[in-house]
Amino acid sequence: MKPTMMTYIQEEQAVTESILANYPGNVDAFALAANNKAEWLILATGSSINAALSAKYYIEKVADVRIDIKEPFNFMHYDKISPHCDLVIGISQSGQSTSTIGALNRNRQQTGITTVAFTSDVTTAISEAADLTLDIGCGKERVGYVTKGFIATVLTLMLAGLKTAVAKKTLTEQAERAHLDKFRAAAAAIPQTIAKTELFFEQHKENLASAPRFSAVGYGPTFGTVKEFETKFSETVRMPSQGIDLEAFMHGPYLEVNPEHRIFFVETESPVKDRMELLSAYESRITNYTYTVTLGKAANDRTIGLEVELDEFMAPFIMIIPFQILANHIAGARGIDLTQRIYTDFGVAMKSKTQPGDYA
Ligand SMILES: O=P(O)(O)OC[C@H]1O[C@](O)(CO)[C@@H](O)[C@@H]1O
Repeated sequence: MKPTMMTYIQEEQAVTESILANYPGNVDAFALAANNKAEWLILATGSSINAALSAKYYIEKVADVRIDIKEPFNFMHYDKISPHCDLVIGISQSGQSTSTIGALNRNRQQTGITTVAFTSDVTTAISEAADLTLDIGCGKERVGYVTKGFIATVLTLMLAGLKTAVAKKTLTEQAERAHLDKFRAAAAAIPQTIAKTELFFEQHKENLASAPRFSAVGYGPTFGTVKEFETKFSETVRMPSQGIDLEAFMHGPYLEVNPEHRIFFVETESPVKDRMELLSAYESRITNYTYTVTLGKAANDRTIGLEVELDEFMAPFIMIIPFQILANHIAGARGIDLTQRIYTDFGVAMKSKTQPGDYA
């Protein structure tokens, strides 16, 4: 049987538990390379840039660094390199995205800044463009609509930040243990997250399958989550889908909301949570199809309540899972057979990958 998105979503608990079991060995070399570096630049595209956005605020907070995240194609052709940048990270799950490899090469040609690659296959072309390569620990993923690779990238980045923090002494070993316990508890909660999302989908199947337009609103660390919602829904559901920052929603996009719009609000405990609640209440007057994904308890049947104790900085580790499942299920309910790949020559035609993907 061909693996599907659900095959890999079902593997997410085992994959993340194995990444946690391999800590700190899997990120030791990174912490050594990053120890005295304060201004990091991350280059990645698609799900990999969304993973970087998801891990950014956690790493900045624990390791006391500043992280810029850029699309590698623009970096290759347009960006000025910051004179303050002292560490460049390229992330490519496949290791084959030409823009990410090209951006690392530009950096190597024009600066002496240390480069680190994060990939699921350390034998691919990206390794040649980096001084150090880290394995994100998810193994092969033979479905292009990546799921376990995304969550593995987020977790490995966060753990790289955690180990760096301990090495730099911006975090105590006691705090490190507490963070690891939180990650372990969240990994253990993956089966219940899947079950809750399945129940939610059954309750809202018709309304989700008939949607003409989806938005997901997040803030701070979950901006990466809603951007990955956008990538995953575009790839699979193939209807207009936008992941947007809470405040950005209020400056133009609110005007497109109509009674048919489906809007997901991604809620974490945060000083800006009230602002999200206010927006959710406002939009619920315009469309009946407002939904919430929260780390807390579900207050109604339009909410997926994960009931996982993570702070808002760690939250992106797990909050993408409902959207991964919904992407698969809504696509199926719309009659899209995701095992039938489309535009299979695209990566080669556009030279966006070094070679055709090894898909099932
Ligand atoms: O992380 P990678 O392998 O560089 O891929 C980036 C993006 O490119 C795609 O493979 C599409 O070409 C996406 O599925 C993926 O998110």
